[in-house]
Amino acid sequence: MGLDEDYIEKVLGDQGQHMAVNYYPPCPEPELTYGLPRHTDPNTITILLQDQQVAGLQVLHNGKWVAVNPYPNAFVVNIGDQIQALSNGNYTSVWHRATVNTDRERISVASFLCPANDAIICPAVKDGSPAKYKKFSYDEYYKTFWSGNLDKEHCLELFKK
Ligand SMILES: O=C(O)CCC(=O)C(=O)O
Ligand SMILES: [Fe+2]
Repeated sequence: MGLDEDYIEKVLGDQGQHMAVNYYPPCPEPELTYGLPRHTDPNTITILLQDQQVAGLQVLHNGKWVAVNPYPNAFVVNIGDQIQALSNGNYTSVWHRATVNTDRERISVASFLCPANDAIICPAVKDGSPAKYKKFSYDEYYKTFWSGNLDKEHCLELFKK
């Protein structure tokens, strides 16, 4: 992104790390529901440990849902909304969802790296190109994110200039 090495660290402030352990029980009619409906992650970066035996994560790529199958000894790293905002849309926060299975349970462990609540996020544009998003605090973003319809609209759309 052409920024100073410590730019992002300074902007994010005193970062937090939240963890979620997702348990998806077997579902008799998996085609009728999702373990997690489609969403983007509101934070900066998510490090995801997938169940090594059971697949379920899918990402939206070029308009199609693509399975991200478990890979031995590897984490999945997702770019979240704050990196999309900071990079002025150059890095995109991917739509993703989790499916369920008829006869197998699945577990995933997500570690969400988050800016400080009072961090002020705005696009870091160096070359004079126009910023696509407004300036906002992470606290404001997070509240907006959870007050909306997670699976309908990309929350960053609400912060467009
Ligand atoms: O279970 C998964 O593979 C995805 C979990 C996820 O997207 C999340 O916790 O935000
Ligand atoms: Fe997620």
